[in-house]
Amino acid sequence: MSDALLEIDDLKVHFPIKSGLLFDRTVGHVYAVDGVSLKVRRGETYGLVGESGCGKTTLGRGLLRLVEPTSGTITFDGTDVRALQGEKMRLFRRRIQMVFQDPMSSLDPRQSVESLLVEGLKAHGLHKDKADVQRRLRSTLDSVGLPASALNNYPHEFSGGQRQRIGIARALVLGPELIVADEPVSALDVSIQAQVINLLGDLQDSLGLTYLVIAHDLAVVRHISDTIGVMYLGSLVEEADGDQLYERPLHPYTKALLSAVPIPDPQVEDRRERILLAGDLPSPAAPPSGCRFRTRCPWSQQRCAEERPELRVFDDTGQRVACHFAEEILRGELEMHDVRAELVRPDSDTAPAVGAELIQTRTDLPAP
Ligand SMILES: Nc1ncnc2c1ncn2[C@@H]1O[C@H](COP(=O)(O)OP(=O)(O)OP(=O)(O)O)[C@@H](O)[C@H]1O
Repeated sequence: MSDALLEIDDLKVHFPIKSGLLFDRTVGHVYAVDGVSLKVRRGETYGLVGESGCGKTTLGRGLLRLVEPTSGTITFDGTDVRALQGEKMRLFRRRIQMVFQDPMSSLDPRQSVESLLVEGLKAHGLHKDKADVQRRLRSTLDSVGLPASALNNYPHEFSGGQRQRIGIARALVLGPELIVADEPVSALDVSIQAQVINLLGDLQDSLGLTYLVIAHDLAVVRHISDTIGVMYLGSLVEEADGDQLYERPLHPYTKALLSAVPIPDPQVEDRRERILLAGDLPSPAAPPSGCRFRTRCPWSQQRCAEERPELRVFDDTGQRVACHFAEEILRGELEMHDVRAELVRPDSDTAPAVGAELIQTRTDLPAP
């Protein structure tokens, strides 16, 4: 039997762009998720990172079918999720729960904690036995470190960290196996972030949970992820065991993301090369041809515009990368070039990509 609890194969979520008086004409598509394949093993934490707008949230929503995927397969515990309907779909939804970024906007301020937690139970017909409901609510609150008295309070009466505990309790009350946590700590003070991350770790140990943690910040997923996937403009560009990704990032985009994460050792920090990545992603409605990252990549070559790189296994570490030139870049055989100079060549017949002028390759920068 596969050790994957969740397996996604070539998943695409494309949103139509409508025009016309009645918005009845499709004039294009937003390629929010454009062919992602990944596996989340039972009991592991899979961290999915990438800039805002790269499709992370859509991927999370797509696998729960909160948005309907355009194509591809989703297999959960051996079941084809896209074929589920009616009661089977309802039962599936109990097994995967989401934790959202901003607990204040995901929790209805007019509902008490009790009513927020019971809501999920009601949706699954688990609210009829009152004594059982009370037992469930109390033990769930206890597991997230909140007292039973919190049941009578309202979201605004709690701090940000406590509200996120309520958000986690809401997901847990249904006894899920997989939790999709979308930016679970990015709305919290840094001092509180560690507490919530530790809580997620403790819950994973005690309940045997599997996590898909979505974040824009590599620093957040670093300490909790067994596997990290890096997304760029709707695609997975690199995937590796947590430590491996930090020790040997292969994809230029991962290198750029890691440049923003400080290294605690000042000697390493001083010596390391930085790739500054600034500006916006190109529009997911008009992604560049070939490699999606090529318009911001200081190593891009002609082939990158012509051929979209597959996510391929790089070596026996299992690390996967979608870059034609990962080997050459690793061996230092490719010259870096200034992306701006490349894109504004007078004979260039393509417009510069949004934000492309902002990438610079620098080695002389102070630590952030
Ligand atoms: N319902 C929708 N209709 C049309 N476009 C959408 C829809 N939902 C998301 N998008 C677009 O899809 C792209 C990916 O969005 P998504 O929210 O998945 O990215 P993200 O990486 O999670 O970013 P963020 O961290 O800001 O949420 C964006 O360009 C977004 O505008």
